[in-house]
Amino acid sequence: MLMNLEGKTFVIMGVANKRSIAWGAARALDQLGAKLVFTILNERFRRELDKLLGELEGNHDIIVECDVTNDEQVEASFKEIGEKTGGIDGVLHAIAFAGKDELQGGYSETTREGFKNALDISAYSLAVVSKHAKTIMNEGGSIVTMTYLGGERAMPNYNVMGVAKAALESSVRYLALDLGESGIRVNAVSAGPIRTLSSSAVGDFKSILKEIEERAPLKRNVDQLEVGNTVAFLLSGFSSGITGEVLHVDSGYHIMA
Ligand SMILES: CCCCCCc1ccc(Oc2ccc(Oc3cccc(O)n3)cc2)c(O)c1
Repeated sequence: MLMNLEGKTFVIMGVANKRSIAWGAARALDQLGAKLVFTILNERFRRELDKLLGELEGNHDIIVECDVTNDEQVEASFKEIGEKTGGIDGVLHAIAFAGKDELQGGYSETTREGFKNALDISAYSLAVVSKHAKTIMNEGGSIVTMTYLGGERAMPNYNVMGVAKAALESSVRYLALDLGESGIRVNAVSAGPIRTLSSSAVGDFKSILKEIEERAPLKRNVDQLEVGNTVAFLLSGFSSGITGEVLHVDSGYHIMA
């Protein structure tokens, strides 16, 4: 029998539109019967999400505004979610940002402000989200975040986002260590390149898609639903023995020289 997530509630942070990886995860989790709660950055994204929710089987009607650079908002949003759900079983953190100027050209040109902003939103936010999610997490809870190979190896143009992803992946290990005794697991999915609102901000993105098709073991790119299935696996009890891990869903590209 397939993973059954009926009776489970997950918070999905970071749906921008139908191309978002977070939306792929929402579709996968919805198909498995989970109850979903969404957080969005602001009202503009609420309208996008309202249009999409009709495509899902379940009635996912809790949408909370949460700007992860605002500590009070993170605390308030998880308090509100706890009150409205009675407790959650997991969180997908699919949030990152770096200035367009920092995502092309040389990394040595990165500004102090650009570095701080990228690390704040793309890496520190996982720690503050985990701190507040823990207070409403049911036994056996699971936190998943999204990363990319550019956090492990130097890839042209990815620049400060790669440094942020390195910090994010190390944060996954330290959060796994800290929250393990509370029965909460923390993992990352390292997805291959996928065309989303965000990928358009990374210089020379298109050539990477072509490189994967030509050289990756599976000779094809991955898609949002495929990545979403692995997110569902890590949020479910089927991954109960896995924590502090980075699972690559990238057609095998990362194994190559
Ligand atoms: C050279 C690497 C090419 C493959 C990049 C794959 C990828 C695509 C999208 C990723 O997510 C991002 C990328 C940039 C980003 O910053 C943005 C997004 C929109 C506008 C903007 O000004 N910055 C936020 C998330 C990401 O972390 C990784």
